[in-house]
Amino acid sequence: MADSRIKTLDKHGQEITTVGFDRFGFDSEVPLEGLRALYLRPHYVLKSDSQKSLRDDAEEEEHAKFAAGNNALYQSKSIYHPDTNAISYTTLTRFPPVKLLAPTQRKRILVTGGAGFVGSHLVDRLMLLGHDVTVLDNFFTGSKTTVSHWIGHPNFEMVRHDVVEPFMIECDQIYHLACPASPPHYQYNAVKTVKTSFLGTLNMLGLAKRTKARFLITSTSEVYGDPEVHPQNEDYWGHVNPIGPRACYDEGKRVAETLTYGYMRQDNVQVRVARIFNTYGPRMNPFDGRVVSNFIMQALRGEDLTVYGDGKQTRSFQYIHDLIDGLICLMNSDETRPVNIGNGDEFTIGEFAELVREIVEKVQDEDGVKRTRRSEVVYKPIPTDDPQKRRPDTTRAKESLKWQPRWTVRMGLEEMVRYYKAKMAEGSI
Ligand SMILES: O=C(O)[C@H]1O[C@H](OP(=O)(O)OP(=O)(O)OC[C@H]2O[C@@H](n3ccc(=O)[nH]c3=O)[C@H](O)[C@@H]2O)[C@H](O)[C@@H](O)[C@@H]1O
Repeated sequence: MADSRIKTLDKHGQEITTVGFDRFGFDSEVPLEGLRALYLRPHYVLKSDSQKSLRDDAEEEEHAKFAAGNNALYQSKSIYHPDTNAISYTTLTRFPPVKLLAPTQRKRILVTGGAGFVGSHLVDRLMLLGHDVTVLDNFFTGSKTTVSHWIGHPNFEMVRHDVVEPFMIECDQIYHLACPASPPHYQYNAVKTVKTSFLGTLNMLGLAKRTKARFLITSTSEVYGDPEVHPQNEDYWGHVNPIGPRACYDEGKRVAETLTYGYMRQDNVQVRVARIFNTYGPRMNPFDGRVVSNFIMQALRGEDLTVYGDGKQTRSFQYIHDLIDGLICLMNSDETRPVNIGNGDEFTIGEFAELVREIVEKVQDEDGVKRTRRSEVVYKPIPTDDPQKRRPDTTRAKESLKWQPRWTVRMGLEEMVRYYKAKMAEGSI
């Protein structure tokens, strides 16, 4: 069951109770509570003293009570044993309810990178909507645990596969997300990142051509480089250093876009191109080095918040559910031009550090957590070619998709802080 204390308001003060919407003949609406239950579920921790005194059958009884919790939409039966720092899993007894779609409405959907941060949220949504979902992932930066709650479900399949090798499957839609996305990760093996962007996209476009599946690629705001136009609209060609440390990712995504439009013009592949701006939310790897995960983890641990450079560079942060709404909408729309998907609320990184600290402290106060010390903001060297400003112009998404972000940064951050806190309590961070 999701945490009933959480009430999510949009920027007009209206409560958000659902995500998604019925648009372009594709209904993507699901209740927020059911979705949230997949990532903010209560974690069952056996206390060390109760662990000693419980016999096996008593332990089972405790699990049964837990699993039958009031209004439980979904319960995993993972038990954390603090004494031995071990976690035991048993077979899931009940999957979250998914929509029953008529065969004509039900799509076979391939999600590459489906075990990653964005991919797993897309998979949750598509599964709840009743589609057949196949996840392709090499688990380089993704993790099986992000979608493990669907393993065994008849509508779900997970394949360990690297998109740089060809892959054959029959499908109706392909969401091509596979690629490391955090700067430390994509720079860790720059050649592999370029290969993933180029060969991976080539292979998936080849698959789309053969199956006549519609193909959506998640490109990035990084195609605009360190922009000279602000905010960035889709007609801006960008300002990218082709030989810098970020080039493997931004040039990789640029050539992936080139390939995508090549297949559209030459082979009539139906393509969609999303340029995603900085996105955050639950399941973002806490150690992936991006600013939101770094600041939240630092504040939760009472460590200092590391601002790179003078902190005057800007970013605009979008919550994961808004992104997923935008991706699904784009896939099912007729828009073939690139579309920026992002939130226009822009912050300097310095301001953002203060905001994250404030929100972490608010959640800690609500939960009665005593802080040992207050995190300070400290300054570190700025990475090479770090873009100085970034904000999406989302006019095209508004006009063409009727899509606009709904989540405020405050609401999104609160939820993400609760997620990390739960993972820390569980012992998995
Ligand atoms: O989302 C996007 O549009 C693209 O850009 C981001 O790259 P970046 O904006 O550099 O993301 P972060 O690594 O989160 O950094 C944001 C800013 O915070 C700064 N930062 C980062 C980490 C930190 O601990 N402290 C800090 O000040 C960085 O120097 C940078 O100026 C993402 O990493 C890419 O996946 C994505 O494609």
